[in-house]
Amino acid sequence: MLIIFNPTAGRRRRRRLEQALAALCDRGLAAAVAETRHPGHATALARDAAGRGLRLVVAAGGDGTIAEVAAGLAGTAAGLGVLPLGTANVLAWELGLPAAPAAAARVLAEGVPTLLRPGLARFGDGGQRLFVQMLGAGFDAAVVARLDLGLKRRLGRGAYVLQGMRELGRYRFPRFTAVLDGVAEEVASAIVSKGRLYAGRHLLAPAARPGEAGFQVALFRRGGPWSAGLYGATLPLDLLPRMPGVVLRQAMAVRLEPLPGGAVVPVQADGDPVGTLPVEVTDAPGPILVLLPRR
Ligand SMILES: Nc1ncnc2c1ncn2[C@@H]1O[C@H](COP(=O)(O)OP(=O)(O)OP(=O)(O)O)[C@@H](O)[C@H]1O
Repeated sequence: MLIIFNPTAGRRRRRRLEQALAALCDRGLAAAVAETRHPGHATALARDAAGRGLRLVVAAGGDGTIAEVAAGLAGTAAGLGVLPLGTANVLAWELGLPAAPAAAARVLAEGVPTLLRPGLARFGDGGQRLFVQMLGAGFDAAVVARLDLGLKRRLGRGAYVLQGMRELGRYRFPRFTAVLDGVAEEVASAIVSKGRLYAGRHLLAPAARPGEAGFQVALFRRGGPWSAGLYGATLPLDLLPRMPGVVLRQAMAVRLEPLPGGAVVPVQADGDPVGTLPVEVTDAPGPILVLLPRR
């Protein structure tokens, strides 16, 4: 097994990696570790490992690292393991993956391979990005785009809250068009979800399933700092899906595009800034197998 470790992800990550390695060693399992040196490196490392015939490639980091490793494993026979070392770790919450190093190592040793169907975003400039949990356009992407890495290291998830409050006074909430399976609607923000959870373990898309085809999409009809502030406040209470102006729809194919002459709208995927509209979102061509705890 190869563990691909993002040294920038999460707090206290290196010590937790060492604890997981020790737990694997106790079980008689040897693991090589490769550290990422730049964004996108995890994809190249994972693809190379799968090409060498490794059966299990482990993403040790947050959702962005998992997505990058998954992109490298897509279309190969190698399975995906996760050591959750990120800041928000939404996919780990979604899939019930333990954060404690020894428990996470146990899943790598005896977990059950389970289908994961990532989403694929295709941008207007030809760029692509695979995502495992969600893709957001609008306010949340603006928060992510301007989040300082040092702040994230110091405050963890609190950095998103702080940056969110800063953006309330700054972001202009340009409207854009969301086309869901051919049906268009004008919105202020949209989150295309593969999983139920968002920003940690908060409920956003109750009908989304990471192992199934398609998405549940949260459309935010209302923009502006008051609505966005209210939505942010109701998220930890799991009330966001029921708030006025929030509409949930199922879709297999999503296109998000700026209004003619409209302002630039940022896009985030799995908590990383990934580009701007327009973007087309579908399921990635093939599923991958991820190791989950035995029930
Ligand atoms: N050596 C590196 N230097 C700078 N950036 C890196 C490096 N290695 C990976 N990255 C980038 O860091 C991004 C963020 O990492 P990751 O998502 O794993 O952590 P996180 O943001 O703290 O966790 P979460 O997404 O769960 O909140 C990755 O998407 C990846 O592109």
